Amino acid sequence: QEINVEKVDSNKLSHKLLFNITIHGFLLWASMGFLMPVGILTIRMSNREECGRRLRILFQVHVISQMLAVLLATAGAVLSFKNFNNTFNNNHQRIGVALYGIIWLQFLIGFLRPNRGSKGRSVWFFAHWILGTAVSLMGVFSIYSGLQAYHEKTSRKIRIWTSLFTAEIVFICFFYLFQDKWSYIQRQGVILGNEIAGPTTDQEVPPREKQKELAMESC
Ligand code: HEM
Ligand code: HEM
Repeated sequence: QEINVEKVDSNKLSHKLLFNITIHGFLLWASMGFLMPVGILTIRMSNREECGRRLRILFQVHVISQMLAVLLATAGAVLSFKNFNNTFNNNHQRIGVALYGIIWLQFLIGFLRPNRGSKGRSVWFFAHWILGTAVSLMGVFSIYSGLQAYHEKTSRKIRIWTSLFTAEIVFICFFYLFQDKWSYIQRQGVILGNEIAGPTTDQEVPPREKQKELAMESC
């Protein structure tokens, strides 16, 4: 019977509900579809960084962007609890509620980190990395399913939004993979041991630079 009520309602969505759905969508897209992935890309830029000023800045950008992401997601959550039906009878709603909780957990875990070099740090990093990555992936899924729910409720076209979002995600994924390969790409033109990795043979790596690079990796 509840489903019938929803169907009847969906034919004449109130202005207010439509407005709230739109705000909900924008808040969560900005949060989990933009700030969160960008925050992850920034902290990943620090993977090869010396422990200096740049590292501190990248860390701060990570923390600030994730704080904003959690803030916007929380605003979107409050708005949806207040204005939507709270039946949690479809995947978008159920996964969405789980995500609201998990991002807060992840946020707290971020603050509870042991120092680098201490015993618990690896375990912490593993937990923070896997939860953060999973939350972001589920966020991407929720944005697609949210757009679908929007389409079902309003019968409006969503193709422009799904295309835009897909373009954004493709770009982010490319950058994510590129980060892992960047230093490898740079090294293609230099000689590693006896192996000739590039067409030119006269570009020896100065020993000091090589030492610096090794130091960076262990930092
Ligand atoms: C990571 C992103 C998102 C999360 C975590 C999320 C979460 C949720 C939750 C928990 C609900 C149920 C609220 C309640 O009944 O109290 C909901 C409903 C809804 N959301 Fe989202 N949402 C997200 C993105 C979006 C986007 C991008 C749109 C697009 C406009 C959207 C459209 C909707 C609609 C139309 C409903 C009502 C659905 C229904 O009654 O079946 N959501 N969302
Ligand atoms: C919901 C919010 C957050 C998400 C989704 C998130 C996600 C992530 C992810 C996925 C990584 C691993 C990146 C990689 O692949 O190398 C990471 C690293 C990190 N995060 Fe977060 N994070 C969040 C909040 C925080 C907060 C609040 C802090 C600190 C107060 C924090 C501190 C760190 C640090 C220090 C690292 C780097 C660890 C290392 O390389 O040793 N994060 N974060």
